[in-house]
Amino acid sequence: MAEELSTFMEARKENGVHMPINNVVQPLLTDLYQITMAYAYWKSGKMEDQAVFDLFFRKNPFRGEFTVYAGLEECVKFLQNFHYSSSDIAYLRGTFPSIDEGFWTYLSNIDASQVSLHSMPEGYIVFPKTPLLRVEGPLPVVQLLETTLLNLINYASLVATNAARFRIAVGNKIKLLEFGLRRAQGPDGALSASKYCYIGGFDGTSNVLAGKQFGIPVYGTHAHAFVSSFKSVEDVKENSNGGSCIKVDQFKALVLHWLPQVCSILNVIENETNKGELAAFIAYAVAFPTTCLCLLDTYSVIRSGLPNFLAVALALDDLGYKAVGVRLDSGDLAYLSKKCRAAFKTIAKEFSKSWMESFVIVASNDINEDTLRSLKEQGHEIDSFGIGTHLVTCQKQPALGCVFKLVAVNDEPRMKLSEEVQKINLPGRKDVYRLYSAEGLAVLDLVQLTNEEPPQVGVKMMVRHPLVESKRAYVCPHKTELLHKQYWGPDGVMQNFPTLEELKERTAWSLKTLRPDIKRELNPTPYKVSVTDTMYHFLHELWLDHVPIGELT
Ligand SMILES: Nc1ncnc2c1ncn2[C@@H]1O[C@H](COP(=O)(O)OP(=O)(O)OP(=O)(O)O)[C@@H](O)[C@H]1O
Ligand SMILES: O=P(O)(O)OC[C@H]1O[C@H](OP(=O)(O)OP(=O)(O)O)[C@H](O)[C@@H]1O
Ligand SMILES: O=C(O)c1cccnc1
Ligand SMILES: [Mg+2]
Repeated sequence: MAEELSTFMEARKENGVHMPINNVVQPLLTDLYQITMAYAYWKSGKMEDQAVFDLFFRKNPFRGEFTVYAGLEECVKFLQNFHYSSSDIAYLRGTFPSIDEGFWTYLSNIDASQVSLHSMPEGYIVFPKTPLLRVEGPLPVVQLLETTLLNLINYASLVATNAARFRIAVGNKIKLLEFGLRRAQGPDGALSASKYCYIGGFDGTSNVLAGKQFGIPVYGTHAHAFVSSFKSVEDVKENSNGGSCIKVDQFKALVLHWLPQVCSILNVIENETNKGELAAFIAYAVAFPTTCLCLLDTYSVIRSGLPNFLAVALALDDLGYKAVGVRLDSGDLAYLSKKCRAAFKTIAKEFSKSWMESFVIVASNDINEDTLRSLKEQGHEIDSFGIGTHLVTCQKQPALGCVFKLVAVNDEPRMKLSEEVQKINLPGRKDVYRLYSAEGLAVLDLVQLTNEEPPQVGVKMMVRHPLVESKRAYVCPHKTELLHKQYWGPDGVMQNFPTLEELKERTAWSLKTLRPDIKRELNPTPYKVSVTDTMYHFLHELWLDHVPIGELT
C-alpha cells in the first residue's frame, strides 16, 4: 500500500501538483468529528462503502438571487495533496490514545486516489440547492474531506459574489480596486479576498503579495500619514543619492509660481492652503512624476488639497509630465468629486490644457454596495473606487452557508429530513443542466438523476418545483449545458484550469446570461431551480418512506 501511495504521489507530480493558496490547507484543517467518524466507520467495516456527497448552499447571499461559484481549483489542489503525514498521525495518536492501532495504519495510507469529484465550472453563476460539487468515494475518505472543502468554497464564493454585486452597482465603466488587506479576516482572508474579488469583477488590488502570487494588477496612492509627515516646503530636500530627473529646488519654484494663480482662479485664499500638504505633493511628484496621484482630504479638499494638487500638476506639466489625479477619502464624495471636476475644467480652460479636465478621481472611505448605488443616483465624477472593509469582510452577510450532505451510499439514496421543509436535500446521484433560451439567457437549472436521459434541445419537457406539487412548467430549451464535469478521478486532475483572467471573463459572461430582474438589487426575481418529473417522484417517495406516520390520540 505504501508503494502504491508513493506511485500515486509521483503520478500526481507528473500531472503538475499545484501549490495551494495557503499551506494551512491540509488534512488536519478539519473538525475533530470527521476523524472521530472516520474511526467509527473503520471500526464498523465501512471502509469500502461507496458514498456520494453534495456540496450546496440553501440561500443566495446579500438578499440577492445569484451567487458566483469560486474556490474549485483550491479544492482540487487539496485532493492532490490529501495525505496524512507521519507528524499528523503522531498528533492524532496523542489526541485519541485508546484507538485501535490498525486505524493509524489505515489513516496513514489513505489519499484521494479513489475519490471522484464532479463540479460546476468555477466562475459560473450558481443557485441554491443545486450540487456545486458532487464528491464520491469511500465513505470515510469523503467524510474526511467535508470541512476543508466547505472552507475552500464558502468564503471564496461569498466574496466573489460580493465583488460581482459591487460591480453591478457601479456599471462597467468605473474602475474598482480592492483595498481590504488591513481589514480582512487574517492573512488568508485577505489573500483570498484579493483573488476572488478579481474574479468577481474588480480591476485590481492594493495587496502586493496577491499581485505577485496571482498576477493581479496592483494599484495604490498614498496615505494621510505621508501628507502630515511634512510641515513646510523646506521639508522637501534633494536626496544626494537619488539622481532624480526632477531637481527639487527648481520644481518647488515652479509650484510656488503656480499656486497663487490657481488660488486666485479657484477663489481660495492662498494662506489657507496647507504648506505641509503642498510639500508632500511636491515630494510625491518628484518621486513619481509620471504617476502622481494625490490624496486631497487631509486638511480641506476645497481650500487646500485641490489648489495644492493643481499647482503641482501645472509645475509637472512645465517639465513635460502629466499628473494622474486625486483621491478623496472623506466627506460627501459625490459633492467633492463634482467640485474637483469643475476645478479641473476651469484650470484646463484657463491654461489651455484640455487633458487636465480628465484627471482621475479615486474615492474611498467605508464604501459599500448601497453607497455605490446612492452615489450613482446623485451623479458624481468618480473614476475609480478603492474599497476595503465592506467588500472583504462581506459585512452585509458574513457567511454563505454551504453544506456537505450525504445523498447516497452503495447506490442507495440518502436524505436528511428536517422540521424546516426548505432544509430537505435532494437525494441520489445527480447531474445539473442549465437550459438556455433562444436569446442565450439562462431559463432554469434542471436537477436530475444521473441515470436519466439528458434534456434535449428543441424537445418540450415538463419541469417541476422540487417541493411544491402545483408548480410545474413546460420548457423547450434552445441550448442545454451539463454543468457538472469531472475534475478529479483515479488518474488525478481531469480538466485544465482556467487562468484568473479567464475566470474573470467567465464570471462576467455567466452574469450576462442572467435576466436583469434576477440581478436587480431590490426584490430580485428568484431564478428557477427545477427537477425532472422522475426526480420529483423519487424525492417524494423517499421522503414519505422516511417520515413516520403519527398517531393521534
Ligand atoms: N454622497 C454620498 N452619498 C452617500 N454616502 C456617502 C456620500 N459621500 C460619502 N458617503 C459615505 O458616507 C460615509 C461618511 O462617513 P463618515 O462621516 O464616518 O466619514 P467622514 O467623516 O467623511 O470621514 P472620516 O471619518 O474617515 O474622516 C462613508 O461611509 C462614505 O462612504
Ligand atoms: O474604508 P475602506 O473601504 O475600508 O477602504 C480602505 C481604507 O483604508 C485607508 O485608510 P484607513 O481607513 O486605514 O484610515 P482612514 O479611514 O483614517 O483614512 C483608506 O484611506 C480607506 O479609507
Ligand atoms: O493605495 C491606497 O490609496 C490605499 C491602499 C489601501 C488602503 N487604503 C488606501
Ligand atoms: Mg477609512
